[in-house]
Amino acid sequence: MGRGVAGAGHPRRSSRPIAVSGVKARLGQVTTAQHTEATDASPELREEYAGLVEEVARHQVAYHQKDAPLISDAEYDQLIHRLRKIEAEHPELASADSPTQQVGGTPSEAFSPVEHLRRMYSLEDLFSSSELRTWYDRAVASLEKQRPGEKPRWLVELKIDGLAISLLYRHGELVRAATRGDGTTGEDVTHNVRTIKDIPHHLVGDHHPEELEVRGEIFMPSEAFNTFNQTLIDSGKPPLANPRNAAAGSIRQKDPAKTAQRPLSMFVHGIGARSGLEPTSQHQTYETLEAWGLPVSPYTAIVESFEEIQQYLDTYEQKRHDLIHEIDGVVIKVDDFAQQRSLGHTSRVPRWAAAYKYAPEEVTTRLLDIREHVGRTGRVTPYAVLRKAKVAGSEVQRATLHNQDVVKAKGVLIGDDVMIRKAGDVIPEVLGPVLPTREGRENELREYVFPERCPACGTVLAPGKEGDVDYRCPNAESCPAQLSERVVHIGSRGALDIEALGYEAGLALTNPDMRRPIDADHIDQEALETSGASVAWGAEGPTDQTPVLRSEAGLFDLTADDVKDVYVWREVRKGGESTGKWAPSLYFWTKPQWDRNGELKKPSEPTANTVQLFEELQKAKEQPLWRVLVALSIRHVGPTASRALSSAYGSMEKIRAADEEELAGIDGVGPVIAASIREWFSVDWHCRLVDQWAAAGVRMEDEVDENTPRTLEGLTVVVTGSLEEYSRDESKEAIITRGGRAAGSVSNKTDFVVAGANAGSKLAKAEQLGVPVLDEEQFIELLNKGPEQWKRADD
Ligand SMILES: NC(=O)c1ccc[n+]([C@@H]2O[C@H](COP(=O)([O-])OP(=O)(O)OC[C@H]3O[C@@H](n4cnc5c(N)ncnc54)[C@H](O)[C@@H]3O)[C@@H](O)[C@H]2O)c1
Repeated sequence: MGRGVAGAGHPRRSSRPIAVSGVKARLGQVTTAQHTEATDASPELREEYAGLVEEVARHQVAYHQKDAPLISDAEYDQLIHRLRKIEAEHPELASADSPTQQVGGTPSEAFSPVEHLRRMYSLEDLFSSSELRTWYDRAVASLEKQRPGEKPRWLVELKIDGLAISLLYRHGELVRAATRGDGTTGEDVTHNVRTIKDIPHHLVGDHHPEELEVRGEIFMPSEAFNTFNQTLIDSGKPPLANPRNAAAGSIRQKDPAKTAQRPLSMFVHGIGARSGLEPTSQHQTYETLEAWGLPVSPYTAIVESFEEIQQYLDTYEQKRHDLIHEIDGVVIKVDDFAQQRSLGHTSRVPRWAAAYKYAPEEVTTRLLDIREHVGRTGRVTPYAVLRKAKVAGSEVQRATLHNQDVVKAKGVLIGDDVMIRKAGDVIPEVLGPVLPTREGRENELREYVFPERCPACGTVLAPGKEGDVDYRCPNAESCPAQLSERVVHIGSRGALDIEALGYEAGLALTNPDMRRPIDADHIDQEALETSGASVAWGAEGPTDQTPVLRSEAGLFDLTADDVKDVYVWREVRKGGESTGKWAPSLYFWTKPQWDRNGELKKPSEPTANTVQLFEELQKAKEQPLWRVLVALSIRHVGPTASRALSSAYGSMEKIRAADEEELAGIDGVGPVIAASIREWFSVDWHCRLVDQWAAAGVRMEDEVDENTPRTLEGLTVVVTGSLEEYSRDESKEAIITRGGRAAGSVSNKTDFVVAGANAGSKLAKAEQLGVPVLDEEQFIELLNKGPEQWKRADD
C-alpha cells in the first residue's frame, strides 16, 4: 500500500488535506530526520529544496484537485525535475512524503473514493534524446541480466494529453469508472463516464473476464475542442484553456448532464486487474480490448530498436498538430508482459515504460499591456504586450488578440498572469488568465477599453460594415501607422521585392516613434543625451520628431542625405545583455561615436544596408507592371488580379482609364476588385502617388516582347513543387506572357499541371482528374511550342 493512504474500506477523507499546510508539516519531519543523518547539502540547497517541495505540492493541488493550474505543464515539469535531481544527489533530504513520490493528487471530497484493484502508476519523464538513451540502455541491460538472450520489442504510443481513467467491467458490464487520484484511491466518476459515447456499457461478445480493470485516457478531440470553445465564445462565456483541462473539468462535473454535453473520447492504454484474461503482451491486450468494443489508438506502433523509437518521436513531433487529439509526448513501453514483470516498478512509476516529452508549447507570463496595431488598410487590432517568455523554442513578447470581442471572451485583464501558447509555426496566442493569481493583486489589474480614436493618428475610428467586428482608421493618407505598413508592403517579396526595405527600415522611414519604450522610466537618459537625436517629450516619453517620408509617393525620390539623421529606439545592450533601457540610435548611417571628452562625432557614411536600399530602389523601378500594381495597396488587388490586369492592359494609364464594367469582365478580376480599383483611382492623392512614381522613373508599362510567341493562348496551367530553372514567380510570368493563365489550384478546367520536386496534393489531384502532368523539361517545350503534342486523346 502506498504512503499514508487509509486501508481498504476506510474512507479516504480522514487523511486529507494534502494542501500546502500538509506539506509544511511533512517538511518538519524531513528536517528532523536531517539532524540524525549526516548530510553534505549546503544550507542554501536545503532552503531551495524546502521551497521547491512547497511550491510543487501547491501546483499539484491546483492541477489535480482544482483543474486550474497556476503554471504551464512545462514549467511544472522543470520544478519537479529539479526536485528529483536534488533528491538523487542528496537522498538524505527526501522522504516518502516528498511530492516526487506522489502519483497525481489527493482525490477530491466532492466524489466518493474508490480503491483501484491494482495501483495506477505515473510515468518516468524524459526530456531529451540523451535521457531517453540512458533509460533505454538501462532497461535493455537489466533485461539482458534477468532474461539473457531476449531482445525486447517496444510499443510506442502517443502520450495523450488528457485525464487518466480506470474502468471496471464485471462479466462484461461497466460497473465503475474512477480517476487516477493518488494512484491507489481515485474518485468515482461512473455517472459522468457513462455519458461518453466511445465507452461501451457492455463489452462485445460473451466470454469476458469476471473482473477487468481497463486503463485509458479521456480527452477532448482537438477539433471538437475548437468548435466547443467557439460556441462558448459566441454565447459570451470564457473559452476553456486547453483540451486537457477541458477533459478533466468535464469528467469532474457534479452533474452528469453537463458532462454529456462535452465532446469527449477515450483511448485505452493498459489494463490493471484481470481475472481469467492472460494476454502475453501489451499489443495483444489492445487487440483483445478492441475486439470487445473498447477504443484503441490508431497511432500505436511496434518497433525493435532505439533508432526506430527516435524515428517515431520525430515523425509525430512534425505531425503533432494534425492528430485527433493533443499530445505532449510519446510513451515507450516494453511490449512483452513477462519482460515487463521482470523490470517491475518503483513506488511511483513502472521501469518498463517511460514518457518522452516534446518541447513545451504553453507557458505562463504576465500580460503587461494591450495595445493596438493599425494595419495597411486601417484595420485596428488589439494585441497583447507580454513579459518575454520562451515557448516552442522561440521568445514571445507579443500576441494578437484579433478584436475587442476576443479580448472580452478571453476574460483577460491588463496585469493578469496569462497562459500563452505557440504551436509550431502558428502565431502565438493568449489562452486566458490564470485566475487564482489575481488574489491580492486586484488593484494592479485593469480592464481593457478599445479606443474610440486611432492610436496612431487620433482620427475617430469607423465601425466595419455589417457582420464585421473590426474598426478601421479612415485616415488612410496621413495616418502614420497605415503609411508604415504600406511602405513595408512595397518592399515585400510579392510586391516590388526590395530586400533592404524590410519591416525595420520601413518603420524607420515613416515612424519616428518606432519601438518607443513604454514609459519614461525605461529611457536611458545618458544614451539619449549623447545620441544627438532630436527628440521632443510626448505624453509617454520622448519621441523623435519628423518622419523622412510623409507619403509613399516620395519613396523613389529619397536621397542618401535624407536618411542621414533617422533614429530608431533600441534596447540598450551591455556586453551582449539587454539592460531593459531604451535609447535612440541611428538607423541608416554608421553608428555615432563619442570621443574621449564625451563629444559626439558625427557619423560619416551610410551603412551597407543603406547602400543596398538605394541600389534596390533603382532596380525596383524596372519591375514589371503587375508588381507596381501590387505595391499600390489597392484593396483586394493582390498578385493574381495584378497579373490579370497587366496582361490585359499592359499599362497603368489604360487601367486608370478603364471603366468598372470593362474591368469586371477580365478573367481573374470580377466585380468586387473592379469596384475597388475604380474607387482607388477616384482619390486624388492616389493619382498623385502614381504620377510621382512615374516621374521618378518607375516603369508604368509592360514591355511587350513581340518575339515571345503566344503559345499558351487560352490554356490554364498549374505549377506545383519546385522547379530548377524557374522560381514560382518566373514560371507564372512565363505562362502569362505567352497568353496562358497561371492558376493556383487544380480543377477540371486545368489543361496542364507542371510538377517539380516535392509536388504534393495538387499532383495527386491532377492524377485523379486525369489532367496531363509535365516535368520541367516538358514545361519548357510547352512554353516554346504550345500544347499540340499533349492534346488529350478525347479532345
Ligand atoms: N501545470 C501544473 O501546475 C501541473 C501540476 C501537476 C502536474 N502537472 C502535469 O501533469 C502531468 C503529471 O502527471 P502524471 O503523473 O500524469 O505524469 P505524466 O504526464 O508524466 O504521465 C503519466 C500519465 O500519462 C498518461 N498517458 C497518456 N497517454 C498514455 C499512453 N499512451 N500510455 C500510458 N499512459 C498514458 C497516463 O494517464 C499516465 O498516468 C505532467 O504533464 C505535469 O506537467 C502540471
